[in-house]
Amino acid sequence: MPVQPRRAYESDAVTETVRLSGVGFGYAATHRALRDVNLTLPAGSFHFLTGASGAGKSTLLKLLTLAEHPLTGTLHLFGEDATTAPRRALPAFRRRMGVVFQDFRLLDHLSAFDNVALPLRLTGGRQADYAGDVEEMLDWVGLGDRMDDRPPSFSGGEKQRLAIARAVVTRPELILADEPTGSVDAAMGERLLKLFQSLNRLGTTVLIASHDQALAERSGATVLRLEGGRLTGGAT
Ligand SMILES: Nc1ncnc2c1ncn2[C@@H]1O[C@H](COP(=O)(O)OP(=O)(O)OP(=O)(O)O)[C@@H](O)[C@H]1O
Repeated sequence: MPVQPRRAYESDAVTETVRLSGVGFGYAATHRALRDVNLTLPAGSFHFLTGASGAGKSTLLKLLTLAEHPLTGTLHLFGEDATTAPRRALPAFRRRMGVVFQDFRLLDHLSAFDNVALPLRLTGGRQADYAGDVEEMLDWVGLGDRMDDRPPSFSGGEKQRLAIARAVVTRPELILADEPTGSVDAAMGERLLKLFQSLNRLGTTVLIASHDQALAERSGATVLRLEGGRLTGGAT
């Protein structure tokens, strides 16, 4: 496995990467996308979040990435209350996560190399220091020969693999991935699962939202299930 996570939680004794207590959320006043969700992700754990389309998986990930704010309840990240944190504190939480978005969010005008390098560049890294990591991640997801190409020339599965490389290259403490194997074939799905498993073995906390119940069960991860915005199975 090419990358080593920072494992910052070991030094500051954070044992829970995520804790949701009584979390509710709705996009409209009359509709609740999440209801009374209680969930703890211990540091170094690996969970799959399953559930039918519309069950609330992406919404839960949006709360964890701080793109949305709970209407009720509290969210702790890395041992700190993110619900009451001031807006200016949010980027510091986000820098500790790697996120694979369902719609990839790649930058079309940048090469594959520069897309993956971007989060390292934004935190002040020098290309000479990170180029090897970027190339290794692109090799790992099978895009080592596409480094100079731009996302518009990629297939859906290739874009997905590029988005995964970008999410993990910073060695985040927490990886949140929304349907990260939704656009790849079964063999690549297994390979990407191995990547997440390898990162998890090195100490990274991983949460993957997926329709793929069979992949979730094969993964050896704890499988959580959302139904109509409620966690119905596997919650800790
Ligand atoms: N931006 C939005 N505005 C209004 N309602 C929304 C919005 N996003 C999601 N919803 C609604 O919230 C509920 C949960 O949606 P969510 O996208 O979290 O489900 P999901 O389990 O991720 O589904 P899928 O597997 O299809 O991606 C659904 O009823 C959905 O229609």
